[in-house]
Amino acid sequence: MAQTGVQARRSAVYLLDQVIGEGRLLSEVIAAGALERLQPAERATAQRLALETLRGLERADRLLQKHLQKYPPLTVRNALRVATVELCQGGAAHGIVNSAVSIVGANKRTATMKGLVNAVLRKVADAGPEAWDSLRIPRLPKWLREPLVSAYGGDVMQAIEKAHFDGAPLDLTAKGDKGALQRSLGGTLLETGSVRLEEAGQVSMMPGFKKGSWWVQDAAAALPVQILKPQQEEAILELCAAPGGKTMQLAAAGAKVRAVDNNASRMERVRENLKRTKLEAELVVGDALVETGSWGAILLDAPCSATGTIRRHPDLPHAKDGSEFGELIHLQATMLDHAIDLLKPGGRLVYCTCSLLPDEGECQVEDALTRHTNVKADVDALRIPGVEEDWITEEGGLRLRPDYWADKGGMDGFYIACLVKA
Ligand SMILES: C[S@@+](CC[C@H](N)C(=O)[O-])C[C@H]1O[C@@H](n2cnc3c(N)ncnc32)[C@H](O)[C@@H]1O
Repeated sequence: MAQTGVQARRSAVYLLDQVIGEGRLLSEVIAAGALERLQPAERATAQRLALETLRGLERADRLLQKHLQKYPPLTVRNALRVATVELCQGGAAHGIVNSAVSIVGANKRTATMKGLVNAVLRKVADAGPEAWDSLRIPRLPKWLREPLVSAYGGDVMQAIEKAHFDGAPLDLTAKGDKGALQRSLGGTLLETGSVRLEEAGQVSMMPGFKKGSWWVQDAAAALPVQILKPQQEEAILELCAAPGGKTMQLAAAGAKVRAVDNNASRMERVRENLKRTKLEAELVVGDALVETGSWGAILLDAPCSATGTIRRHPDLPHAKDGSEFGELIHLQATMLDHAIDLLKPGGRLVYCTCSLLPDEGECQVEDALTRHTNVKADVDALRIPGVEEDWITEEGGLRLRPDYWADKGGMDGFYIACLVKA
């Protein structure tokens, strides 16, 4: 048991080293096999510890800096951070401190710091748990915080950071009857149709998963397809489809979907998801920008900064620095232009991004409406159950933020607009 704790904690430290030191996303590090040698329970613990440490990193550093005269190497710092977060969440000091000492001691380059780690963590164990709640809610790094403060103001920024710190519940989309899904799993049936679970175990072990009766999808991410309103047998072009949450929604509504994504391994996940849920779609591994044809309905879920998903992916602000965003913004505009060109007269296009940055949402649509005078924003399409009127933006899109539904567990940040060709 004690050994299990050390292995999971060592892996959590490795994950943090990769995110903070190498700028890699947790999903990439895990997909590359970082946790392969662990048992399922250890794997889950390692991931949970890494996520919780990333959420509470600023608080952990504030507590630790009182006891450190200079910064130790990153691995030692990360071992201290993981242990500090665990201690402040009420973990038993003995096992946590011993694990951190053992992790640092096992590496030749850091073994001399065992004594320091032990001494610092004993002090954190004494005073840290009481001080934890009085520390401020961790802030986003400056490169991301500044544009968001100018978009939403300081108070909203703090509410968003609170939502990031609180993490996210598990939202499910039902393949069929959502009321029946809520009755079988418990939780809450949200007004927008998702089933929300506060406490969930291993997803693949939950009733109905293997049968394909539902899939995991944040409540905000489920709205673009509802706004597109797919019809039975309707031909729909879905651009940027992987891993397939929206493909499944479209197919479950009876639409004939052509789902395009240029990432073959992510597209494999769409294939697996469709197989599990016994749904069908035409899958195309290819560039959205070379798609041709003339469509009455298109969904474009463009690649973006993913800054709307920080509640579930707290690694993002630590792994990224915003330097890739300019290129993404340019790609989004090119994709939006191409999707508009593929629309039939009278056709509708839903454009969305899981981003909090207006440059990837409001500004993209405002600029596209200026470039394409034959296209209008359809504001009425956004008015679906559960959507509040003041979420609708000036240019005619929908801005969703993590601080919305604060009393119900929040939602991902998203931007959605429905454009109709004259
Ligand atoms: C936001 S994700 C899509 C999420 C997906 N719609 C869902 O609901 O599960 C963006 C996707 O765009 C894909 N992508 C990026 N550039 C592309 C391109 N030029 N052509 C097609 N797909 C692209 C990425 O591989 C990624 O899977």
